[in-house]
Amino acid sequence: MTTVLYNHQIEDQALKAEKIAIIGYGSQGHAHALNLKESGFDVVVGLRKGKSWDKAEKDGVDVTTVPEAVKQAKVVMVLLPDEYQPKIYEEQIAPHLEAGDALAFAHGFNIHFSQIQPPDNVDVFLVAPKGPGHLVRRTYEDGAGVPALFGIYQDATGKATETALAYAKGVGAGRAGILETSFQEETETDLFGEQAVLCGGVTSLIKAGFETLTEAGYQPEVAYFECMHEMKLIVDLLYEGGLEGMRYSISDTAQWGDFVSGPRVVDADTKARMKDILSDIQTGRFAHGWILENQANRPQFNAINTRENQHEIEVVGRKLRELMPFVKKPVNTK
Ligand SMILES: NC(=O)C1=CN([C@@H]2O[C@H](COP(=O)(O)OP(=O)(O)OC[C@H]3O[C@@H](n4cnc5c(N)ncnc54)[C@H](OP(=O)(O)O)[C@@H]3O)[C@@H](O)[C@H]2O)C=CC1
Ligand SMILES: CC[C@](O)(C(C)=O)C(=O)O
Repeated sequence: MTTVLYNHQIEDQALKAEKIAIIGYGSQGHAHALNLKESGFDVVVGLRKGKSWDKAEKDGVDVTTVPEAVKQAKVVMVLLPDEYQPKIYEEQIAPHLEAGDALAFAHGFNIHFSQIQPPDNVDVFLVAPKGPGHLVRRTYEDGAGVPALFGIYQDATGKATETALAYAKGVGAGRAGILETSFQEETETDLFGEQAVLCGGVTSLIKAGFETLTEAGYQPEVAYFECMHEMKLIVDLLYEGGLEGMRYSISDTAQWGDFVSGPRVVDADTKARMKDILSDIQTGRFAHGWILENQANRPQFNAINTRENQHEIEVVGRKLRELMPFVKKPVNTK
């Protein structure tokens, strides 16, 4: 059985005596910086001037430029978008790393696919929360946490594991469970999960359900409530009690439909396509496409994003959510 670690098993005094630089203050960056600070760690945020800089200042954290933050810190956590990390690393981080420092990531993409090649004399580890950054922050504030994986790529000081675990505890993961992984396992499973299940899988399932109903002449509002709004309520039950817990709350009619119709939606062919997706990730084919897409200034990403935001489910959803003031405002509009 894999060992799952919790707060009481983790020593964090050594890391509390050092400075931690959080590079980036977006979804993960703001959560790591604020949670670590409130857990008693010494944090500085490294940024360029702009939206995130203003937000970090408003939140009361120390902010400076990326090179200055790296110079001040012993541990440098890179929470920039994956696609910009190699260039910023080369120009603003690498020149200021010293022997015995630690370079850290929340996702293994750039190390695993060799886009960043750190020097031998620094520790390299990852602490990857298994949840969106805004919920890493929200759960921490609620006294809970999001589980995290940690992995060591390079242990130059002999203390990389101790540092990574103390860091994971500081962001609140030790309340939920910390598991050891490798950069390869984290990168491949994370990419697979977000493509096939959590993001790509779920959004495609929701849209296909919505389109099936509206194309059959049902009202878009009814289709929205059925296929999008109720998804959160069902997923909450899955989060709390697994499949059995969710099935306890639904009707027996729904449960019978789940048993006989679910496997008609996700069948052996779907699983075969999931295996193709995993294979593209393992061989580097997906990474290659994403790196090239960014080098071309994202023509496909931008076109698809515009089209997705105009989908009828989005138009009707915006209207209906306005009528439900208790629904939390999306984090991008706060
Ligand atoms: N989103 C998530 O929940 C998860 C993300 N991760 C990983 O965490 C890392 C960060 O992702 P995420 O939090 O989504 O990133 P975001 O896009 O939310 O935030 C990126 C941050 O980087 C800053 N930034 C961008 N370019 C520069 C630059 N040239 N110089 C200085 N700062 C810059 C942005 O500031 P500005 O306002 O100036 O643009 C922003 O603060 C990635 O490795 C990702 O894979 C891992 C698990 C989950
Ligand atoms: C599911 C998407 C994710 O992997 C995450 C929030 O964990 C990401 O990279 O944003």
